Formats: sequence, C-alpha cells, structure tokens
Amino acid sequence: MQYFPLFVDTQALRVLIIGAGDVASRKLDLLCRTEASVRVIAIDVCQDTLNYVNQNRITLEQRPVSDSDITGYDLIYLCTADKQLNERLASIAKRQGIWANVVDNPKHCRFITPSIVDRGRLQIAISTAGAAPVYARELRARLESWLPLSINPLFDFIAEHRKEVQQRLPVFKQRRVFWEHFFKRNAERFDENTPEHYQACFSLQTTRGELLLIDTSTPADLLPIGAMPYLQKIEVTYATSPVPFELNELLRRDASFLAEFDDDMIEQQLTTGESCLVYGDPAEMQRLSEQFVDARYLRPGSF
Ligand SMILES: C[C@@]1(CC(=O)O)c2cc3[nH]c(cc4nc(cc5[nH]c(cc(n2)[C@H]1CCC(=O)O)[C@@](C)(CC(=O)O)[C@@H]5CCC(=O)O)C(CC(=O)O)=C4CCC(=O)O)c(CCC(=O)O)c3CC(=O)O
Ligand SMILES: NC(=O)C1=CN([C@@H]2O[C@H](COP(=O)(O)OP(=O)(O)OC[C@H]3O[C@@H](n4cnc5c(N)ncnc54)[C@H](O)[C@@H]3O)[C@@H](O)[C@H]2O)C=CC1
Repeated sequence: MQYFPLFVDTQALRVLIIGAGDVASRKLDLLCRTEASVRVIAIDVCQDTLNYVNQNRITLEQRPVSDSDITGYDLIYLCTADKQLNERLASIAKRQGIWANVVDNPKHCRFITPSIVDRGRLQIAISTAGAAPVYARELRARLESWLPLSINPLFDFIAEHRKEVQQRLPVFKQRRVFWEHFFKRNAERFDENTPEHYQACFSLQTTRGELLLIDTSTPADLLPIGAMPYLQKIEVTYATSPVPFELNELLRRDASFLAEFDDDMIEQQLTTGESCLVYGDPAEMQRLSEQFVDARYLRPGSF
C-alpha cells in the first residue's frame, strides 16, 4: 500500500491552488465542499473559479506565482500545465514541510486526490494509486447509483442517536450487536420506518437468545459454576462431537439435539429468543466466538 487513505479534518486547513484551468477547477470543486480556507493564484482564470470568488468561498490572486508564495499552507495543489514550474514549487513545498499535489506528476505528489462519493457523513474515497483515474471515476459512478440518496439523512439520524445507544446499552458487545441488527433491518435507506426499526432493535437486544460455546477439551466438571443457569436455558444443542454424559446431565431434559447446522440456523434461533449451545472442537468454537459477538465461550475460569 504505497498510498494510505485517511480523512483530514478541514476546519482550519489552509489550502493553496496554483493554476485555475480545468484540472485545478476539479480539485476546487471538491475542496469547496469542505471547511478549508482556499486561496488560488493563477494567470488565466476559468469561469468556475470566478464563481467561487463571487460567492466569497475562495480568495483569488490573478498573477504569476512566485517562490515566496509557497509558505504558510497545509496543502498545495500545483495545477499549471508547466511541468518544470510544478516540480520546482513542489520541492520548495517539501522543504517547508507542506504537503504538495502535482497534478501532472504522481512522483512528486506527497498525496494524491481520490475519486470521492460524497454523501454527507458517509465519504467513500477511491484510488488506483494513479494507475487508472478513469476507472476510479467509473467505480464512483456505480457506487453513486447504488447508494440511495436518503443515506445522508440516515447517517445524520444515526449520529444523533449514537449517545442514546451508548447510554441504554452499557456493554460494548451489546452496542455492536445492536448496530448490526439495525443495519440488517433498516438497510441503507432513511424513511418513516427508520425510527421504528431503531426502537425495535432495543427490544430485540433484550429478547435475543444466549449462545453458549463449549469445546471438547473442557470437561464438564471444570465448567465455571456461573455457567449453570445459562446451561439450564438451552433449548437447542448443536454438536459436531458426541456430548459427554456429564455435560448432558447439566442440560434440560427437553433440549433438542442437532448434529447438522450452519451459522444461519444458529442466528435464526437466537433471533427468535431461543438459547443454543454449540459443542465441538476448539478451532470451530473459536471461529464461532468471533462470528457471534454476543456468544459466551465457556472455558475453565471464564466467569
Ligand atoms: C495521481 C493523480 C494525482 C492527483 O491529481 O491527485 C492523477 C494524475 C493524473 N491524472 C491524469 C489524467 C486524468 N485524470 C482524470 C480524472 C481524475 N484524476 C483524479 C486523480 C488523480 N489523477 C490522482 C490519482 C488518483 C488515483 O489513484 O486513481 C481524480 C480521481 C480526482 C480529481 O482529479 O479530482 C479524477 C476522477 C474524479 C472523478 O470523476 O471521480 C482523467 C479523466 C477525466 O478527466 O475525466 C484523466 C484523463 C485520462 C487519463 O489520462 O487517465 C494524468 C495524465 C495527464 C496527462 O496525460 O497530461 C495524471 C498524471 C499522471 O498520471 O502522470
Ligand atoms: N491530475 C489530473 O487529474 C490531471 C492532470 N492533467 C494535467 O494537469 C495540468 C493542467 O491541466 P489544465 O488544467 O487542463 O491546464 P490549463 O492550461 O487549462 O490551466 C493551467 C493553469 O495554470 C495557470 N498558470 C500557468 N503558469 C502559471 C504561472 N507561472 N503562475 C500562475 N499560474 C500559472 C494558468 O493561468 C491556468 O490557469 C496539465 O499538465 C495536464 O497534463 C490533466 C488531466 C487530469
């Protein structure tokens, strides 16, 4: 990974763009959506750039650039069609510790501009490490047609309710399960049902069944004493190995046994509020404990 994606806070970010042609104006369109302060220095200025000046979004100096302009910024975009000029200014920026983007030369770029899907709080940045910007653009177009417009208010809704979820569900794992359920139920759209889905996930959380995992290396007499009440709640036991007599004795008489199952079956059972036990080899139990974030993996000393 030569280029590492990160998301920069643009409040108080100072940006300088040299050049105001087509390419500069594409970078400007992106930057003007942010909270950064933007200055442009260029000899010829396209209409797009002038529009931003008229809206007081940017400041413009219509003149040739000089070396002394390259100071006091966080980011600089070098967008003239003069390769040598771009490179010279990039090396000045480098000496000053300013991050430069040279539009005609990735080798001199401290960072590159991704193709961006901008949906409010949801931002998707795509890069091909400079190999194929047109592919990045086409992938963006596909993602844009796939994501519903209402994804913007959805993420505003989520951001507004994040605190409430933290307060109502004090355990980290509960919150993770809550949000997993929420996205499964509500998907990516925001409509009149979204608040209902949100509320329903709180009650799902409380009625969801317990998932217990015991591996074949744990003898029944070494199971933690605190696990006994949970074992008594088990309605279904999924076992890939024969369940030892001593463990069987700890389970309810009416619990059913199944030797064949998959993750979806377990999930369905838990969602309907039934508690399950899975008994099998340690590697499989480890996998399940990662797959089901709310599982209790019972091992000696685990309570
Ligand atoms: C390295 C990078 C540096 C940077 O600019 O930050 C860079 C470099 C160069 N681009 C060139 C050409 C084109 N670039 C585009 C388009 C985009 N270019 C963008 C980013 C980047 N371009 C960075 C890498 C991003 C990545 O990792 O993929 C996008 C994503 C973002 C944006 O610019 O806003 C935007 C799509 C936005 C969108 O629509 O979503 C088109 C198509 C078009 O114009 O429609 C063409 C013409 C077709 C072609 O040549 O491929 C040339 C050759 C110039 C020449 O030959 O003279 C160079 C220089 C070189 O490769 O040496
Ligand atoms: N990174 C990218 O996405 C792409 C990069 N390019 C490259 O970007 C470069 C710019 O392309 P365009 O915007 O089409 O060029 P352009 O010629 O339309 O614009 C150049 C701008 O630089 C200004 N400029 C030139 N010399 C200057 C100086 N000494 N002081 C101040 N301003 C000066 C001009 O006044 C003009 O505003 C080209 O080298 C092109 O190969 C082209 C396509 C995509």
